[in-house]
Amino acid sequence: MPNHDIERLKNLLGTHNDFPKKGIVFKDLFPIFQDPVAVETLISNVVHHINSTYEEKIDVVVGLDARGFLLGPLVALRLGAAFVPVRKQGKLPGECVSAVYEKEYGQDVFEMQKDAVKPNARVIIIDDLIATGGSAGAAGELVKKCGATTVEYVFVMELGFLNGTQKLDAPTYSLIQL
Ligand SMILES: O=P(O)(O)OC[C@H]1O[C@H](OP(=O)(O)OP(=O)(O)O)[C@H](O)[C@@H]1O
Ligand SMILES: Nc1ncnc2[nH]cnc12
Repeated sequence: MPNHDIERLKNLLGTHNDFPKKGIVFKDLFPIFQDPVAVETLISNVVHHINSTYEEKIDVVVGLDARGFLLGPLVALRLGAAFVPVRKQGKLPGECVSAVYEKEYGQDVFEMQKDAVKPNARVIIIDDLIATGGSAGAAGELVKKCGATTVEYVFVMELGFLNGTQKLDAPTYSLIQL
């Protein structure tokens, strides 16, 4: 992604100290969505990265609750892929696979509808940010439980000092290093 695009997106991010808990420096993606040109820059860079890295078709884009839902459908539409949500426990109807995980500020449970991702599907997992890697790692487990393959984990922001990508079992791509 060109440096001037990275800088423009970086400048739009919000920073909030001690949210949602004391000691956490919270990075807010939402201001980017107030600027349609910035959204276009963000999504087209992600799609260009995926199309220029992987020759074989991506079948499914999995987006993580909640901010992965802003990114996943836009990317999936442009790739001609399905979009499938991973949600916090108790929100999805029907038979689900589930995984417990630890994240930067607590423990949670993720679920995904079992039939939504078919065995052998090629999957991209997308989220706004990777911190400890707990959330993305749990999503990867859910994809595996469906018999599918995570081709890559994609993030807008990476908190590199937490080494979250080391927890993941596939390549990762982050637009902005923080
Ligand atoms: O790498 P990790 O340490 O797992 O942290 C990253 C996750 O934390 C945030 O979501 P959060 O759990 O706050 O949920 P929300 O989007 O519903 O607010 C963020 O959007 C990622 O999903
Ligand atoms: N520092 C942070 N900012 C935004 N989302 C997060 N999720 C986990 N850590 C976060």
